[in-house]
Amino acid sequence: MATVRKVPLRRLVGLASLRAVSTSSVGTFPKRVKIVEVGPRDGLQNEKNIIPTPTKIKLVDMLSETGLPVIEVTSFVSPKWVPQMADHTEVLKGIQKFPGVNYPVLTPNLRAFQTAVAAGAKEVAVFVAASELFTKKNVNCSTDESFQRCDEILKAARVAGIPVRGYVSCVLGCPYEGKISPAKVAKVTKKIYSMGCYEISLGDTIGVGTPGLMKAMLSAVMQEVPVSALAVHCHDTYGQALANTLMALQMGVSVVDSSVAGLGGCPFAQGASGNLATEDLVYMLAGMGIDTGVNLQKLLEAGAFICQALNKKTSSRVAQASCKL
Ligand SMILES: CC(C)(COP(=O)([O-])OP(=O)([O-])OC[C@H]1O[C@@H](n2cnc3c(N)ncnc32)[C@H](O)[C@@H]1OP(=O)([O-])[O-])[C@@H](O)C(=O)NCCC(=O)NCCSC(=O)C[C@@](C)(O)CC(=O)[O-]
Repeated sequence: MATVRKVPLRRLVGLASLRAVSTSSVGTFPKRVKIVEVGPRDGLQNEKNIIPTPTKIKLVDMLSETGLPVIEVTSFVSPKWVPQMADHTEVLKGIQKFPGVNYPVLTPNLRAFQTAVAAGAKEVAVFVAASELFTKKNVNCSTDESFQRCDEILKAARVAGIPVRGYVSCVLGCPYEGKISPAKVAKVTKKIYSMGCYEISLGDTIGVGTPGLMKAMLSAVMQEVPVSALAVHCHDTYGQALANTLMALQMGVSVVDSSVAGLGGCPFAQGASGNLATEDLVYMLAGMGIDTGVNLQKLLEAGAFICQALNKKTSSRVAQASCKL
């Protein structure tokens, strides 16, 4: 296992430069960014070998120690479709619930919502895509049917007083349809927002976007949905995730999804690699003087733990560098 040496954040990011680059001198960046950690769900769903439930629980507990405000714990999808998430109930019940931390879970249909609530979920996430073909591969139905499923969940959630987050996938490209127009993303995002999701995460599911595409897409979406209700969710297939996220921050987005150690990928999106690594995001934001409330050292330890458990190398550049320091 790569040992995580205790290197103070002050040394890692160089606090002097942090102070010199104030938010006012770099543009319209938000003062505080909310990070939504998706590692235990998006990060692990694509792993081929079944990970023991206690390992998943320990990962969430270690992430809870870092100060992350939101940790997406698991998904209540069909075990036939995603066997890795079959222990969703045990994981959700087994984790420590830290005060002030939200633990949403992914729910594809009403049955999933009901099972999740019975298991103690206090927040759920629904997902649609800006691509008809991806929707068919991912949830085996048309876009209209997937909206219908979301609507059923949103109605039940309203009655139960459960907040619902929404995802829109393929916002910068689709593995099956190729280019996706910003207008189409805006239309889908507006629809799911008006159905009642309090926040919409815009997913570059296969990590093909560039900052230029991100700017064009967000410009269209922001005409329809307030930027305060938007998040970005960038995969790093082409090494653009951090740059794309920076563009989104500059445009006023202040909620970012990321995954510890850069784990992740969608089993139904060919060629998709992991998410933006949370360690790299925290490092960048700390260096810009933007507050996240996350302890980088503890995050590195959580990343080292899960990489050892999976017997794989971290995709976080910050984690790789901090081991060499
Ligand atoms: C939506 C379904 C369930 C439809 O699956 P289906 O096969 O079309 O559904 P069905 O209604 O015909 O049911 C088939 C079987 O599944 C059962 N079933 C039905 N519902 C459930 C349930 N909730 N939990 C457990 N079992 C369920 C149902 O009871 C039945 O069992 P059988 O009669 O064959 O024994 C399936 O397609 C599915 O689970 N898909 C999820 C796929 C998935 O997890 N994809 C990855 C998500 S990541 C993502 O989308 C992108 C994101 C969010 O990360 C952001 C980004 O990066 O862009």
